[in-house]
Amino acid sequence: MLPVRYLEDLKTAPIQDVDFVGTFIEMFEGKYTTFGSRSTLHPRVVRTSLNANVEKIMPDIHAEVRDAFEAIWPDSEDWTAVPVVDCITRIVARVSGRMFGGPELSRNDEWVMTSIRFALNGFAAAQKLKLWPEVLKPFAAPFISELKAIREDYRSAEKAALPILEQRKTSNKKANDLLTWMAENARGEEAELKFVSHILLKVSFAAIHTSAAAPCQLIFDLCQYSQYVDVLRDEIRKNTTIEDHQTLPKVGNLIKLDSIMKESQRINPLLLITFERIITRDYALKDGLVIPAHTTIGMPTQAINMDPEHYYEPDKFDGLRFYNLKVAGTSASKTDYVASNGASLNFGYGRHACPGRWFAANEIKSIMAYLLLNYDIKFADGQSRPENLQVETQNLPNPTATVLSRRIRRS
Ligand code: HEM
Repeated sequence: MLPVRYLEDLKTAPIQDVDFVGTFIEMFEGKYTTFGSRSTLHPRVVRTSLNANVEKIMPDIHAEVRDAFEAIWPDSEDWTAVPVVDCITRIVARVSGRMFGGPELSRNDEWVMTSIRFALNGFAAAQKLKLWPEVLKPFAAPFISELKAIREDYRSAEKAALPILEQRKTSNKKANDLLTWMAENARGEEAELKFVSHILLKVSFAAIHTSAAAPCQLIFDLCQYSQYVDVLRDEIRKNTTIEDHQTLPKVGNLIKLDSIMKESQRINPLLLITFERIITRDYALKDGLVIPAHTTIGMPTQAINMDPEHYYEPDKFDGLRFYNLKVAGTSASKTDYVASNGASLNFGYGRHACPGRWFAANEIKSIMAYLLLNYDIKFADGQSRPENLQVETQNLPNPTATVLSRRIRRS
C-alpha cells in the first residue's frame, strides 16, 4: 500500500514497468479464466468513441432504462419487497447492452444473462484455482465447472454479437454503438469479428457489476436518509422536459444527484483499494524508495475517502457535501462524481483511470431519476442499512438485501 504522494510519480511510469493488466491476470487467474486482456481495443474505444458520443446516445439509454424498469422492477402500487442487487444488475445489464449493440442486444435475454454471469464465473473460477499451488493448477483446471461455463459464455457472446456485426458490415446506416466503434477501430488480429465479440464480454465485465453497485448503494442510502428523496425529486422535475415526467431529464444538470452519488461512493466505494499495479522490475521512485520487482502495489482508496484531511466530518453522510462545495466555488475536478484525484480514487487514476465513468455517471443518473419519479422506496419496519459484503478488495452492496417499493400512482 503506497501513500498518495507517489501517485504523480507512478502515473507517468512506463506501462511495462508498472503493469495494470497484470494485476487482473493475477487476481482473476487470467491464464485459465482469460480475464485481463492485453488488447487495448476496448479501453481505446471507450476512451474515444464512447466518450465522444455519450450525450448523443442518452435518449436511447433513457428509453432502455424505462423499458427495463417496466420489465424488471415490481410494478405494484402496494409496498413490495424488491431484491435490489438482483433487479438493478439486470437493469444495468440491459442498459449496457443497449450501448454495446442497440436493442438487438439489450432485448436478447440470453446475452443479458451471459453478460452478468461472465464476471461471476471468472470470480468463482479464480477463487477455486487459488486453492491450488501454481504447479497443480493445470491439473485442477479441468475439474472447475466455471471454466467450462466461461467457454460457454464466449460461445453465447459470438451467437449474440456476430450476426449484428455481420449485418453492420453490409448496412448503409451506421449504428451508434460500441460494436460499431470497436469494429471500426480494430487493428490486426482485433479486426476478426469473433475477437470483437469476445472483447464485448470483457467490456461487460468492466461495465456491469461496477455500475450496478452504485445505484444499489444509493438506494440503501436514500432509504436510510430519506430527507434527500424530495430534494432530488425537485431537481429532477425541474430538469424534466416532458410534462408527465415519464421521459427522463438532462442528466448533466442534476448536480444534487451527482453530489449524493459521490457521497454514497465515498462512504461505500466498490473497491477498497484501487490503482493496483504489478511492478515488473525494481522501480525507483523520485525520492529514492525502490519498489522491488514482482510487488503488487495499490492505493488505500476507502481509507482516503474517510480521511479528515480530505473530508470534513468524514463519518457523516452528507448528501449535498459536493453540491455545497461546488456552489461555494470548489472546482468540478474535485467535486464531480467522475473526478479522479488524490482525494478520490474510486475510479482509479492516471492513464488507466476508468474511461467508462462518464457513461456510468449518466447511466446511474438516468436509473435513479426514473426510480425516484416513478416509485417510493423505504426500508421495512425495523430495517437499517444492510451490511456490505467484503471479498478481497471488493466492497459489494449486500446481495440479498431487499427494500420496499411501490409504484407512484399516475394521476
Ligand atoms: C461506477 C461504475 C464504475 C466504476 C466504479 C469503475 C471503476 C474502475 C476502476 C477502479 C478502474 C481501474 C482504474 C485504475 O486502476 O487506475 C477501471 C478501469 C476500467 N473501466 Fe471502469 N468503472 C465503472 C464503470 C465502467 C464502465 C461503464 C465501463 C465501460 C463502458 C468501464 C470500462 C473500464 C475500462 C475499459 C477500464 C480499463 C482501462 C484501461 O485499461 O486503461 N468502467 N474502472
